[in-house]
Amino acid sequence: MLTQPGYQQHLARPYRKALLNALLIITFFSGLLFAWINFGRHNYVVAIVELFMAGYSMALLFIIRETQRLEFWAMAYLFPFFTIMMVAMASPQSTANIFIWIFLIPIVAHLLVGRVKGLGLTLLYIGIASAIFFHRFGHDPDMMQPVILANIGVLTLCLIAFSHVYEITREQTEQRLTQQAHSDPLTQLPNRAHLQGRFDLERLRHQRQGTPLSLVLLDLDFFKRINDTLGHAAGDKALQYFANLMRTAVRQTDLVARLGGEEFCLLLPETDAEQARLVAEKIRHKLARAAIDLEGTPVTMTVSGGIAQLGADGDTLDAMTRNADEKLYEAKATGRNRIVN
Ligand SMILES: Nc1nc2c(ncn2[C@@H]2O[C@H](COP(=O)(O)OP(=O)(O)OP(=O)(O)O)[C@@H](O)[C@H]2O)c(=O)[nH]1
Repeated sequence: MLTQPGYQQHLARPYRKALLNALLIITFFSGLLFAWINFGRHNYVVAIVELFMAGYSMALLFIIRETQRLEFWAMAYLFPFFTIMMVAMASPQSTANIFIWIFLIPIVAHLLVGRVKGLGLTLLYIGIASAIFFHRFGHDPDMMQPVILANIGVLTLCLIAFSHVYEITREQTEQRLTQQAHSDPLTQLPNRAHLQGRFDLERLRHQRQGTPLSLVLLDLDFFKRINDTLGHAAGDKALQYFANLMRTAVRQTDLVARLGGEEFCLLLPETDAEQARLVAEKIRHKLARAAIDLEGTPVTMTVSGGIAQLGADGDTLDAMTRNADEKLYEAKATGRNRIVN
């Protein structure tokens, strides 16, 4: 769930919105400035287009405050912005200096719409700008000097490469940090924050399709003894063993989470309380059947569990967890190594 491109878009949204906001303000004021300069130079077509861009930027500033379609509006800004840049470059009244603006293209495109669309836009507009440059100055020996072309070409390539690599690294870092924030470092299982997100999604599915949803709380029995007799490292190893055992015992569509300490939770979509009990019993049997080696000592662990079903035992994660916890307490109080439904 955390690696989908849509989720990545969602993550990048706040910083892209802030960036687009800043660019729109800059575009508004620079549009006015350049329109004033170009009117003064009787370059009326470019001046009017720049005035239009200033007005358009102001309108976009209001639109992006509320929009959920940030990428669409980023594109709606970039296409006319880059196109006007091309018009200005093609204008016979503009000098060669204007081509320095192409250095902005890879940076702005990558930062606003990500590495794939950003690279596409960059290649498209730098290609057009190059064609305009050679069309206008191809016959000018002063401009066609190899050192000038090499400087512009290498700098442009560097900026494309840096922008692209930066965006890849940023995406990967963002993904890693999100994964860390949603998982438990010891067992690599999803944590409570992840469980809440998944529960909200499964509850919507339950409301739309009427499929049952169950939750099982599992708590290792007398776990403190393992820590006390064999040490904390052995305790950690036991927790990792149990996490793996649960992971392999459930369906891929189920979620196993660590809530803290030696307490774990299974979220089982399309499963009623009775079916959830069978899953929990399978885990309980599997754990009690085999001893694991902890610091050279064979240890057999047992687990107790409580079950709650959405609807009958509450409509929120908190309510279901509370109910499952009461049944777990009952399992502990009545001898442990059992599941209470
Ligand atoms: N090694 C290790 N121990 C942990 C971790 N988190 C919690 N614990 C330990 O888990 C133990 C939980 O003890 P209790 O709550 O008394 O539970 P218990 O001994 O399992 O007893 P019952 O649940 O009543 O069967 C404590 O000793 C905690 O220090 C962890 O990440 N690693």
